Amino acid sequence: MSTRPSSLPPLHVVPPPAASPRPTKIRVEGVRMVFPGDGQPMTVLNDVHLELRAGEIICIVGPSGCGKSTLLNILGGFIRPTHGQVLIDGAPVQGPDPRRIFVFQESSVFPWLTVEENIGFGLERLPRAERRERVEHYVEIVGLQGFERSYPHQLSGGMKQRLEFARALAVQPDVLFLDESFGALDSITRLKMRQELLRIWSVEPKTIICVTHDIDEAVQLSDRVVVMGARPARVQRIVDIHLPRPRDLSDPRYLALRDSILDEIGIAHAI
Ligand SMILES: Nc1ncnc2c1ncn2[C@@H]1O[C@H](COP(=O)(O)OP(=O)(O)OP(=O)(O)O)[C@@H](O)[C@H]1O
Repeated sequence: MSTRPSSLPPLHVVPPPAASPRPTKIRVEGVRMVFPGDGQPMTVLNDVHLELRAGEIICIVGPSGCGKSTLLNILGGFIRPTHGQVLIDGAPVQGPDPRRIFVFQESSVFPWLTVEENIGFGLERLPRAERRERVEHYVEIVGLQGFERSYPHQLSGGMKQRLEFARALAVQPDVLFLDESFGALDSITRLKMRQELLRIWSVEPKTIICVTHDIDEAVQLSDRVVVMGARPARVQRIVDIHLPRPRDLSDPRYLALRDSILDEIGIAHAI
């Protein structure tokens, strides 16, 4: 089964972010996170400061267990930091908000609902006609035309992931959080999904914040890569990726940026 119907628009070439300075969307101010731990409290994040701009794609990378998902959950309002605060559009984050949506792995779609029912799930408050229109729009945005009445088990992994995106986008959030969202996909589908994400972003730009273990993915997707240090983590370095999109993965500048991030987190890239 094809994961990319030929009717999809081509991947747009988006100018590098330096061409258009963007306003601040999310400000992380001195965030510290201490979990109770087993007997002894565990400091996971310490004095994290960060400024994320509207409409940019940011990937957060760092050693396993350094607190990347914890930071994402704090940004999304699911966890309150022990100290410090997060401001979105200038207002402190007090909890989850439908304007800020997590995109999960493809396995989190509802298996008992069809594609269109999955996408329409969060839209009950809308009048019927508007809801149908919204569902149709996002079926088209993610290229699932012809599969509206299919159930998730009838879709490929990449299609299920696109359904997950459609479900998240249908509530029209302004921020998307991706926590290893492509982690369950095979490597070819993963590559395609990165292109899909960029295509969707070029049609409907959102502020996108991803946590990933995949440095290639981070460099391919991001306007900036945030490198976290070891636990208790703080921001170790922010790498600007001033490369035009779509990115040539064999471009020496791309490879140099990737290798410098690998160096930063202490992973040898030459074997
Ligand atoms: N709710 C919690 N209560 C106690 N400890 C927690 C909680 N959530 C996370 N931790 C701990 O915080 C640390 C950081 O976890 P987190 O999942 O944020 O790291 P990560 O960088 O995303 O890890 P990975 O790269 O392996 O996915 C881990 O040691 C984890 O066990």
